[in-house]
Amino acid sequence: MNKTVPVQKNDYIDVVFEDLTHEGAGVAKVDGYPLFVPNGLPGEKAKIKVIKANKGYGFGRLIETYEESPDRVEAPCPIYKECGGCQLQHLSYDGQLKAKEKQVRDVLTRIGKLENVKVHPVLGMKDPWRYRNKAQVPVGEHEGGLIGGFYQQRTHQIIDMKECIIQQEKNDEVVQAVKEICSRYGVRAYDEGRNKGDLRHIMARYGLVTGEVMIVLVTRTKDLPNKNKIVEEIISRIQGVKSICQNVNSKKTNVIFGDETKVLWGEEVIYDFIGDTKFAISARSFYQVNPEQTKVLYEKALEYADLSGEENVIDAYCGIGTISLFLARKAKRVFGVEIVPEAIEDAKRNAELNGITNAEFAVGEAEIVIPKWYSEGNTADVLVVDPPRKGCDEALLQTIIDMKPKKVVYVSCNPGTLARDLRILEDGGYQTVEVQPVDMFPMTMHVEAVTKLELKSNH
Ligand SMILES: C[S@@+](CC[C@H](N)C(=O)[O-])C[C@H]1O[C@@H](n2cnc3c(N)ncnc32)[C@H](O)[C@@H]1O
Repeated sequence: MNKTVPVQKNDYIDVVFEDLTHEGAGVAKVDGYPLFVPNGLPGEKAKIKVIKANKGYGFGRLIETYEESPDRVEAPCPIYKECGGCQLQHLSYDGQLKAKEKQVRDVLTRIGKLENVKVHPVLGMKDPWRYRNKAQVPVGEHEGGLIGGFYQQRTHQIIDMKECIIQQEKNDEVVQAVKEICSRYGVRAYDEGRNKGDLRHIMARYGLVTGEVMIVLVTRTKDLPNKNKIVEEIISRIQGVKSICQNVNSKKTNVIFGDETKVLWGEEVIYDFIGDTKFAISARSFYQVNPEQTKVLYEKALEYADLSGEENVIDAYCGIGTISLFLARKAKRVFGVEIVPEAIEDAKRNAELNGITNAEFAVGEAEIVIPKWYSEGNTADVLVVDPPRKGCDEALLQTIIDMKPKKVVYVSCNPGTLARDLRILEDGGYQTVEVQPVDMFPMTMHVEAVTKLELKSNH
């Protein structure tokens, strides 16, 4: 046996799980050597089989649980194990919230080297099911008909799915109907290997407050057999449809959307409300997937910004201007920056829709536009960032450090990159005051958090 690796492939060993990985697997240690085991929960004693023993860590399969965690529950979804979209259905909701809080604390200490930061308990949902307002399902074929649902874990095999219990029921209805209608009109599923076929993905988005539905058919080419008949049948069969779009993605890629989107029927946007603010959302724009918790998240961001009405605010990574418009009601001026041009068109329209005249929006990369503003003499009193999972670009962080806004509010969907960026901002003169995780993605390991930073008085 290798000296540094205390286990070998195919060993059966007894372990106690100590933790969860960021993918939701149980972590057990043998002489300090970590083994990652799907379905294991902290505190559980179990027999596992080692299935891979790398140099620094290994993987195992759960064989038998001797002592179950009091937080273990039966996963209600019948396809939970094959799907992989959720990772935590076997953990009670309370257990999920605690695990997420621990994840945030751990990375802030380990990656951010931030001791003693105030991390509040995660703000969870009363009912953590059926919350997603957007479904994006890959399309395949089985016995001559279209199927659609999810890729079986670690494969390119599409498994058909009738319902997803974290989706709004409307989205399930839309996906089922579109699959059936397209099948009947001879639409073929995209065949990745041979680069043939028509339909790659079905996207359904549902406005929770307005009940409006957008459907996007992502196709390999501009052609879609019986397009008009398909559209007619969708409109007559599904209530609430306000927009049907076609997006063309001819590339061999696992990125869902291509660059070209056209409206096949109806409007180019649907509308929804968060609180009292109305939003127009187009096919390619980012819009938070859990509208109920989005309100909680934005209200916390607004509270941390602590505006008096006199401040100039920059909202970096602003999407369709959601946070910007929440802030604009309490600020002097808000400047939003976002890379997707359609999202900025939506943001401008959204400002107008809500009668907000003190918000301006610019298309571009935050790490280019904001340094340019700064070099032209424009600064902010409060700066909000809400970057994608990879976190903020270093050039943007450096500009924040140079610009010295009194407060920074960091909205993050990835605690790891949040911790990395907080360290840079701390070294540049900011103090991390408090962190509020908000559960935007129940049943999954994803964690969202809002962080308040203040400029230290000696900077
Ligand atoms: C997590 S979303 C947040 C959007 C918005 N704040 C919200 O809550 O709806 C991140 C946004 O950043 C945009 N984005 C990604 N990279 C960017 C960059 N380098 N500069 C500006 N925006 C970017 C994405 O298109 C997306 O809209």
